[in-house]
Amino acid sequence: MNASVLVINCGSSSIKYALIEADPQAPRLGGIAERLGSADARLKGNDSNGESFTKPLPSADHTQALSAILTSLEGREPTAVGHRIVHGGEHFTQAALIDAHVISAIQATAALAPLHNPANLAGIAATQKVFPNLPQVAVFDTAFHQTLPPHAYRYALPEALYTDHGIRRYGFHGTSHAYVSQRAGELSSRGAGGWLTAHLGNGCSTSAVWHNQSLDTSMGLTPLEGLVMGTRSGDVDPGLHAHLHHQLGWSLDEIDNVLNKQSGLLGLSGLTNDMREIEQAAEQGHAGAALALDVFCYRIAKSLAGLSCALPQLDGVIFTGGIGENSPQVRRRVVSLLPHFGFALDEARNAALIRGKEGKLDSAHHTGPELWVIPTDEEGRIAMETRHCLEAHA
Ligand SMILES: Nc1ncnc2c1ncn2[C@@H]1O[C@H](COP(=O)(O)OP(=O)(O)O)[C@@H](O)[C@H]1O
Ligand SMILES: CC(=O)OP(=O)(O)O
Ligand SMILES: [Mg+2]
Repeated sequence: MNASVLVINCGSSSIKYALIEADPQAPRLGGIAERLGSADARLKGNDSNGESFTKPLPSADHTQALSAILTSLEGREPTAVGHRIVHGGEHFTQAALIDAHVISAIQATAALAPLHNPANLAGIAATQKVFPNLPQVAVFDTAFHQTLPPHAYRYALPEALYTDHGIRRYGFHGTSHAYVSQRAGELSSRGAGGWLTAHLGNGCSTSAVWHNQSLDTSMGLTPLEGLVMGTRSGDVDPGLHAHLHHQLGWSLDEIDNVLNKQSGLLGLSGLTNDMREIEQAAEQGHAGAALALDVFCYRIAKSLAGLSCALPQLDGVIFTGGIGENSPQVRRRVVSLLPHFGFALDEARNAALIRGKEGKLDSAHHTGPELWVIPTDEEGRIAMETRHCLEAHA
């Protein structure tokens, strides 16, 4: 299908967008409308010459931001819209054409992702207002992980919590894990074997992928489980909640807020959630930043080692996301914590593979499990799944 797809990733105060043509060589227009609802709301994007622009949109809401996005598309009309929807629960194993039934299924799942799904739904409503005649497709972060076996997705909790309330591990960042593992299968002589993927952005997660199927992943019921992230704690003792409540008198909302928004790199460093600033501060001797880096890298390595149990064979590890694609230090430290896996990281290659470059980190003639940096393309994957979904409904 020759559709040009407008990909929308709608958060509570921002809309990331990209206009993606079927021809992969065609330039992509894209950007972000951010700080929506505030006086300094603005649209930042790039035009078809790759030039960037910023347009103030004082106090704009999601609908006004979408209208501004539409006018920034240089007259190129999307023929479909693909939405990133974070939580699809067990309803969705693949992308779905949005209709009233799909919207109510996303609403039903919103309780499992209170930070993400309501914003995604607001994005669909605003998009329907601005583009009433375009088909809209929901592409779910969770769908790729619906192949997890029960021993990976069940928590050791009373069965009724699963059967009556859907409490299980779902996993997220599925479009990213799916894209980079498929790409590694294409690039590597090892093909689509057993790959461990590390998506390290603001949210971070790992996944074990066997022949393009996710067998386990680090995130769970919500995107809070697993690795240390920018502001999210990742795994903590489940007893922590009761402890904070009983000993410190914290409410559930306070606990939730601290674990989601004040923890992770920010909480450990006391400084920032941004890895570039953490690396700089650690270099200058900031003890909190150094500790944040130590914990961040250790927990990635520990997660990868754990997930390796899910794979019959390990063909390699793939780094992606803003940190995975740009931080030679994080990659080196993670690999150095996995000496028994037989990796061979080449320092010069590691230093060179930054800023969107794709390639292998291995030293020459290495025959063991491989190390890859593969820039993720969540938007491209969402556009592809949107096209496939529309073709299936044509
Ligand atoms: N050159 C760099 N070195 C280290 N970290 C970087 C670099 N560039 C970006 N990052 C980090 O990537 C993270 C953001 O990742 P990204 O995938 O863009 O986020 P999002 O999940 O919002 O899409 C931030 O912590 C940022 O500091
Ligand atoms: C699910 C999730 O963590 O998403 P993000 O990385 O966009 O925050
Ligand atoms: Mg991201």
